[in-house]
Amino acid sequence: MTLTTDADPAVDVVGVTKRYGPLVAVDDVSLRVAPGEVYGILGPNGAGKTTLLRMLFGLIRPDSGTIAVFGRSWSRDDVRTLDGVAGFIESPKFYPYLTGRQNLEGLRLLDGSGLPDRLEEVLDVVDLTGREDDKVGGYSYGMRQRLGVAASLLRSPRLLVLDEPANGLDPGGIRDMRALVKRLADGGLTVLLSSHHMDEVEEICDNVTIMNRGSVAFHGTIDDLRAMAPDPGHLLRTGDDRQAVAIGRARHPGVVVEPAPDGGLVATGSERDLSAYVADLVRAEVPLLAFTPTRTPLEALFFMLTDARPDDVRLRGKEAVR
Ligand SMILES: Nc1ncnc2c1ncn2[C@@H]1O[C@H](COP(=O)(O)OP(=O)(O)OP(=O)(O)O)[C@@H](O)[C@H]1O
Repeated sequence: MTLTTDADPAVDVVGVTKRYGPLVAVDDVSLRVAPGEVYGILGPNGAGKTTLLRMLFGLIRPDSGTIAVFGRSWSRDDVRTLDGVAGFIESPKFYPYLTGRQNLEGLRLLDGSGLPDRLEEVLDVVDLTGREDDKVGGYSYGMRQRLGVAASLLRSPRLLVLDEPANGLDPGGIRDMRALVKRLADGGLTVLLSSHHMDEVEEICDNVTIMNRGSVAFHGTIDDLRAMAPDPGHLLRTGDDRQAVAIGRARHPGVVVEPAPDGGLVATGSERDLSAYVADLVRAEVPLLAFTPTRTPLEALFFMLTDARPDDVRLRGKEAVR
């Protein structure tokens, strides 16, 4: 058995590789999650996020490299590696004909009656108080995801691992999930989550690893990412695109104006240069019909660092497991 100390990283992944035949699903990935932080693993579909989390949970073994959780590793400590760890891969699974409370009670029994009864407390944390006696079959997808978090919290974990917790949620559900992760992090819980949405990790994560085709495309803080982000692009609709382009080329070297794939123009430049350009269009009486951000600078960077495309975000209908 390995003794763990407070100085141990919550998660320490060193040079982990996993192959499926010729495909390298995870390619020499290293990352370190400090206790108390919210860490995001970001990447498009197929980047290797779930494979990495599966290895952390011991569901599959790496071909090479090591994963330690609070100083424990699968090779030395086997299932004790998961002491203090809870979470779910893909989506949590429940009995739909039982209530939320009955599902949680069942899981508590399965985990051993030694666990303290935190049922009411965890229901409150995930904002399901008042709905606990409804059948899970009638829950929205977001409520099920939150019940999954509640099930994890029953174990009083030190580390919560969530695989794309906002996947498949509507905007309200995404907001609720983000607020929940923030609350948990504020309470001192270490959270490792995966996502393929930059805006999901941007607000809540301290550090991120961006993965692409199994490899690490970026490691660092959100502030580091912001410093690398390109100027924001804006979709411009005018009554005279030809003149709008001509004005940009002649008088605004800091602004790039290009035809947008779906019609109109995309103008890219610093905020100050773009404002001056738009003011000039107005002065020249070019009819201005729309001026809207195409995507945030961080999203733009994400698309630059990975193979993701803005319309690439497909919702998975994968088999759910707890
Ligand atoms: N059991 C498996 N057998 C063969 N290939 C697999 C297996 N599991 C994953 N892969 C492949 O490994 C790559 C990484 O998949 P993974 O599910 O880890 O990606 P992901 O980043 O989680 O993407 P998604 O958001 O689509 O789940 C993909 O190309 C996937 O097809």
